[in-house]
Amino acid sequence: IVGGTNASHAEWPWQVSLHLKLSTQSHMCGGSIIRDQWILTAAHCTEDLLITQVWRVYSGILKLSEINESTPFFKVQEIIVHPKYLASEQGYDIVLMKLDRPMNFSVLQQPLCLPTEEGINTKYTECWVTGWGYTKERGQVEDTLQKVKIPLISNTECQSRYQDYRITDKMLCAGYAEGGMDACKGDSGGPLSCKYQNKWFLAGITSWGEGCARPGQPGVYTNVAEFVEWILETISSIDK
Ligand SMILES: COC(=O)Nc1ccc2c(c1)CCCCCCC[C@H](NC(=O)/C=C/c1cc(Cl)ccc1-n1cnnn1)c1nc-2c(Cl)[nH]1
Repeated sequence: IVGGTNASHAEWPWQVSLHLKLSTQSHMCGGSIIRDQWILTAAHCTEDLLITQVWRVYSGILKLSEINESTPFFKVQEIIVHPKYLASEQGYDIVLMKLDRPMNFSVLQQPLCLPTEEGINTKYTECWVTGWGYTKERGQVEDTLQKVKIPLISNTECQSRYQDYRITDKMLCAGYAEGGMDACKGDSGGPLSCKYQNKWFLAGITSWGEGCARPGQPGVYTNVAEFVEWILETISSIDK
């Protein structure tokens, strides 16, 4: 996260850190708790790494340094990539991960709401992006979870900033014209959380952008509202 500040404990209890455990282990991507056994993240995070055994999901964490060999984590039982996903810039950058056991919710770990209705994106007045990603383009992961408030922008405005890409209605953009605040490397897969009527909704999944926090280069997020039907159908078909 560029231009953000330290989050505090239990401020973003749906944020998880996805670690890859091969010979060594490290933070790979963010993710969001949406049910007691389901995490939503970006498809580009699991690309080429669809073997469930290498993933470790850490919830209820504020600092990555809290994680050591004795820190509890969830294993992944299933990884379901959206069938139309090809690459982040082409959209459908969404993956469902089923945990090997249900999570006990607490103040430190609990789900946020999926968007409810058509066009809810236009009703959000307060959106935040969070993650342990770089705080500048050539940086490194942050130990303490970072947060930054970023306004949504229209897809028309976003398309005008990305003439070499097709910004579809399944994408959501957020950023400041003057730049300075944005997601960055290591934040992808994490939530763009928006508050509406005092409840938090998962409006977006951090996906891609041209550089980090550059003027006129907003962040591009998976528009979760466009995937709620797929999410619910997938969960119910696997959990039946
Ligand atoms: C110590 O551990 C680490 O350093 N871990 C560790 C640390 C970092 C990374 C990994 C591991 C690799 C994850 C591979 C899959 C993921 C590959 C793509 C991913 N992208 C992003 O997270 C955000 C993109 C992004 C999103 C928005 Cl909305 C706006 C601008 C963006 N950026 C544009 N340019 N940079 N950011 C990424 N993530 C990393 C890189 Cl390197 N790139």
